[in-house]
Amino acid sequence: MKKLVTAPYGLHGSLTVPGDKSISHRAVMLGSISKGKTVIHHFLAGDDCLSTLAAFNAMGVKSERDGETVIIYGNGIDALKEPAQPLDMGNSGTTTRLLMGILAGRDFETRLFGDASLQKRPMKRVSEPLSHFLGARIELTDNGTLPATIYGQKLHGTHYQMQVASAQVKSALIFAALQADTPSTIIEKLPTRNHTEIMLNQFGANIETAADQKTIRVMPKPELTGQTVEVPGDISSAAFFLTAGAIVANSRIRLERVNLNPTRTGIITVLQKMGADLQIEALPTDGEPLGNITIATSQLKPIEIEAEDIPAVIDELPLVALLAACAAGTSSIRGAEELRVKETDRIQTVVAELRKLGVEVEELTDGMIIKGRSQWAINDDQLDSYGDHRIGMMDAIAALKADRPLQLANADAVSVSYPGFFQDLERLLGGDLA
Ligand SMILES: O=C(O)C1=C[C@@H](OP(=O)(O)O)[C@@H](O)[C@H](O)C1
Ligand SMILES: C=C(OP(=O)(O)O)C(=O)O
Repeated sequence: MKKLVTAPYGLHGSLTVPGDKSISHRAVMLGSISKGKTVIHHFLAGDDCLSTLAAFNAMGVKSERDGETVIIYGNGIDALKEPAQPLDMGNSGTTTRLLMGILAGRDFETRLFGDASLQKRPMKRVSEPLSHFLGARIELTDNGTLPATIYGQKLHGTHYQMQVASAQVKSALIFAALQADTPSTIIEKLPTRNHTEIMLNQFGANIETAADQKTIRVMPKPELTGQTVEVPGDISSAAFFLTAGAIVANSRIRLERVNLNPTRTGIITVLQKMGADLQIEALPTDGEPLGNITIATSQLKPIEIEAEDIPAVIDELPLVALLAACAAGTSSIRGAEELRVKETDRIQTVVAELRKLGVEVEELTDGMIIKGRSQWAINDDQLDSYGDHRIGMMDAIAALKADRPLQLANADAVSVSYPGFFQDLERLLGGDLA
């Protein structure tokens, strides 16, 4: 049980948030299937990305890690070897789903398993299109979950219209399409994060995205060469402090070198629409867009979030609910049924935690309706992450506004995406005015 603190004097100071989780995963994967040396700076050494690194090590890829710097010695995709043991995906949906796309076209068999939460998450969304459209062979449990066995096959190019708005499914399809005999076209339901496409092109592939931002053309069998990757700060981690800065009285925080890829900046759009006091300073970069964001205590207006808004803010929706709980009026989140299949059912867990804080919130099948107010009447001091990193960190930010210290069960879960979260929070609580 971790004691959560309040913030009567606000939060102040500057912070460089950890490296982006999605980009760190992809840097390890691309380094491992390319030829030559890949150097990754500001790698996120969270549990999920370490699961990805360990999986490739088990397939014969040599790497070295010194804190946030990782060097991968790649020998190309054909040099991956059958692992001696089943691969442990830990808590990471991204590792599992993207690996399925890579392994579908290898000439060996692999078994994947995960922790109790991951073994409940849906995997047919990846195995079915890979099997029916590209010729893969993947076995799941009768419930469509892990453990999975992937029997590597010769793959064929395809034209596939996606049924779910998911960057993980899209990326798995792209990885399989790279190994096919002819080009493929993948059409997204809604545009989702495009880190796979951007990074693959940096490593030498030919992936074209049409002007609609949804139609992706993949040319197979590229020569991929190792690169240097500067991982920008994770906007999904910055979002906890953007929220804290907006809702906690007397705060002013600057988050430095945050990734501003437009497929990820939904939380900034939300904060702007809610009337937050926020400034962005774009920074020069050779890679993904990046900048410093400053936020100060704000009077927030309510917001309505709909299906097409969701992909760019998917992992920040617990925080959008928290912002809404502090806004002057009623907010709604709809079209967010994907939240039900994350590390926890995040509609259920967010509703449960907000109700403990005394927030009036109605659960919908695809989202929630939240009545905001300036002061909550807390009715349960025991918050719980339920083993979900993003719920635990949302709880810690919410607790800053409480009238007394609260408790958090299963606080360790934060190490999945932000191992230094509580230390960074402490720094901002004791920080000088930025
Ligand atoms: O591709 C990625 O790196 C991710 C995609 C999203 O999942 P979905 O593809 O399931 O929406 C997101 O929720 C996850 O945290 C990371
Ligand atoms: C959903 C998440 O990750 P993953 O799907 O990789 O487990 C997340 O980080 O919020």
